[in-house]
Amino acid sequence: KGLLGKEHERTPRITSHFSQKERVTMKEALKGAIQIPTVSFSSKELNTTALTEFGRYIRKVFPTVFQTSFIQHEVVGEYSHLFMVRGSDPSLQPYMLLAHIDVVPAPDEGWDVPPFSGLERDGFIYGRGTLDNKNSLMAIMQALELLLIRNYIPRRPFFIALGHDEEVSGVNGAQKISALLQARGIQLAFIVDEGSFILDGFIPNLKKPFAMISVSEKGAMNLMLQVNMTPGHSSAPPKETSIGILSAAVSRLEQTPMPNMFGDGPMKMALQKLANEFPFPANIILSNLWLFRPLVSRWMERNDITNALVRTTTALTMFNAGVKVNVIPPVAQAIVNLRIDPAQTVQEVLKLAKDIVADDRVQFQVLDAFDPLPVSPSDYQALGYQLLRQTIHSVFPEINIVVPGICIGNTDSRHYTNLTTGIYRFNPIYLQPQGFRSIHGINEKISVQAYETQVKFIFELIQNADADRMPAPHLHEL
Ligand SMILES: CCCCCCCCCCCCCCCCCC(=O)N[C@@H](Cc1ccccc1)C(=O)O
Ligand SMILES: [Zn+2]
Ligand SMILES: [Zn+2]
Repeated sequence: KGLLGKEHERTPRITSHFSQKERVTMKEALKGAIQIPTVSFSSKELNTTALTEFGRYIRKVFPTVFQTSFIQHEVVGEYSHLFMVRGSDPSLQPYMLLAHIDVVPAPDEGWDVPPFSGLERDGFIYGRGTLDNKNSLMAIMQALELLLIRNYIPRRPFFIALGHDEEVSGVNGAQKISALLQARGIQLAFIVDEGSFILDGFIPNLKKPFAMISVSEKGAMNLMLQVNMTPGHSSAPPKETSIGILSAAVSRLEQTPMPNMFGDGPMKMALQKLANEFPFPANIILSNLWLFRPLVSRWMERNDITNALVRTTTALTMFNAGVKVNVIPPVAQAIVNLRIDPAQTVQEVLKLAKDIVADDRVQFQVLDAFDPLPVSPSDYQALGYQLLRQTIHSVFPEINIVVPGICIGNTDSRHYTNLTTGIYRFNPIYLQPQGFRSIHGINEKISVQAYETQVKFIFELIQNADADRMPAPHLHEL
């Protein structure tokens, strides 16, 4: 039986026009969210006071969402939030929108305004979380609030999952929500999460921005390398110390990149779709990857971001050794953070790392690891991908290229592979290389206009998901 007994009842489409008062309210709501320092320092050190306050805050700024009879809200893992919007046609498979509440730490140094001030300067709202990922969280909730105020009744059921510990693995938030939904027998048509953008200026010679929807994300491994030696007096040192042996080992890892895997995956499809946007001769080269694949794979290595799209990356992130200035150190330890290319596995990368180090005195311990995520479909039958593509074309009419890609970081969506094969990572925001560096960096900011457009995007996406038919292919893509 449908919602309120009105099975399959349709509410008319609502235009995404927001009044001046609504626009002010929505930007002020985002600023308020930024001002709550929901910082995850480590998996054991979260700002639980701020997380509790955030729960109160969303109740205050989105009252209609919390008061609507066909929306069920529950708190999961103490601080995460799950909303179930029942929808008027329960025969339709639900989908889910994801975002996270927590942010990485932000010391004041280097910021033009304090990172938790949410101050507006020159049309931009500054602060930790403005791109990662309170913008998405607030835009999803805001769009739903505005639709409900306009008496919109969604037809297709959907969930909103707001994790509280994404920045430290998502084990207590996303993972618990996923288990809960699985226990209830829920299967989802698709999921939309953070992880990619409308990319602008990332590829030399490509002047036009394009939207990249990430259909997979890299795996990861934190690998500890350790060398133990007999301690002694530094006045008569041995030829090699634990520090020297370990330094040489990690240096070999850094200097020996993992193999370039550019081949048949989503990145090849992305470059083929982008080919016509490049000037001669790049357009010809990219249209003929059967011939120029080696050339293109080397070209992708030329900057750090495109390099990360074609291989497993190796980052030396921690190094600890030594107890006193005149003691030969007994132990040296280093941690290497590897992001695993979708064409490889944890086991393959571990073997490669051991072969590169090639020194039995170095012990390896895998601290944590997971394989790359499966590639979600991006064909004409893939509902989630097509709805995103359709919504991108309507909200950003100037964007005529939408390509599938991979996410080089990790997101909460990786905890939901048990619920769907369609996981799409896309933030409807223009991102330039400088903006990319601000994520986890300094002066993270979003323009007021970009945030309003993000709200509009979700407002449209929810309505597009309620349409009768699959979205039609776009002219440029035929
Ligand atoms: C055809 C060429 C295209 C050029 C592409 C340029 C791509 C640039 C887009 C960059 C978007 C990156 C967004 C990353 C989101 C990652 C979120 C994040 O930071 N996750 C953490 C989470 C984590 C995971 C596991 C343990 C602890 C934390 C991460 O470290 O990955
Ligand atoms: Zn994030
Ligand atoms: Zn992050």
